[in-house]
Amino acid sequence: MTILATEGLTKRFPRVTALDRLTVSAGTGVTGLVGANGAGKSTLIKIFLGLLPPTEGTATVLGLSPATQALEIRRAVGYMPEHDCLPPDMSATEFTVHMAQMSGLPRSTARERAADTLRHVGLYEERYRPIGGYSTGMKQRVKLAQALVHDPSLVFLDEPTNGLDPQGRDEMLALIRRIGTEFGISVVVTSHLLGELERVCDHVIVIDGGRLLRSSAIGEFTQATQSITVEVEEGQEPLAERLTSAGQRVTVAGRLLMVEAGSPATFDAVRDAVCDLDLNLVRLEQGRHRIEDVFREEVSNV
Ligand SMILES: Nc1ncnc2c1ncn2[C@@H]1O[C@H](COP(=O)(O)OP(=O)(O)OP(=O)(O)O)[C@@H](O)[C@H]1O
Repeated sequence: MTILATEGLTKRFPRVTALDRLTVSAGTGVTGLVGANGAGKSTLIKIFLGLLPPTEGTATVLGLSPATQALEIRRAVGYMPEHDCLPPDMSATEFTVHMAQMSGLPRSTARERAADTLRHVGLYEERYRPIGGYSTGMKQRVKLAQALVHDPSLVFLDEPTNGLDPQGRDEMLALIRRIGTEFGISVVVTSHLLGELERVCDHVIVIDGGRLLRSSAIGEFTQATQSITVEVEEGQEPLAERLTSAGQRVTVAGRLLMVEAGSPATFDAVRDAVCDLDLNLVRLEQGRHRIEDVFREEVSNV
């Protein structure tokens, strides 16, 4: 099922073309929207939400047109904006209840939904305190809760890991994955940090300068390469020599050896050589492309 689609979508501001003839689509699940700062990610989300009109082209969300059905879209879609937009004097509970009522829920339902949603995003007793005293991580959770409180079919999360420390980032990414799987809500999540999306997305769309660089399932980004990565505590050079003389093609990269994997027998050859030389094997695995590598290659080809 197609969740969102664009056709020749262009957005020109007076000084810059933020989106340039973008044609792309995404289905259910978690979709990563990746690009450097200024690539056009927030502009694209705002067009999907009906907050900005496109200059040319069309966009649809859940089969609805932002130009004519913005109200229906807001009922079915949640939005976590990038920048801080929270009232410092209100508590998380008051704010989330208010947002639930704004989306049309009666007060008693809004209170129940707000309590459940705040618990899901990991805010407990602190939800009664004013937001002004919250950490960045807690504020990000409140922003996420208000995007989910009306039980949307799709949420747009704009840079949800911004400003978080590594632990906060991991927790937010785990939460995003749960939204996509346990809650069954489709997610579009933006990030300029390519590596982090690898862990949570089913599909990745890469844009650069408002243009589409690539759109594919995560497996295609991280598909197995034809090489085996071997890490040994020490003895890389003798191991490389042994493997080369046994007919393997080997490259040494610091502590790692990259061995071209012609057949499954390559694994046996590495195991035998490590045993013969009595080395400590730390890692032996099929190499995988990382999103960063694919992105770097494609940007340099533009
Ligand atoms: N309202 C606006 N008026 C003028 N230019 C704008 C406006 N909004 C965005 N832009 C410009 O459009 C380009 C794309 O911005 P956008 O915010 O969509 O990028 P982004 O990928 O979300 O990056 P970031 O994460 O830094 O926000 C940038 O050059 C930005 O300066």
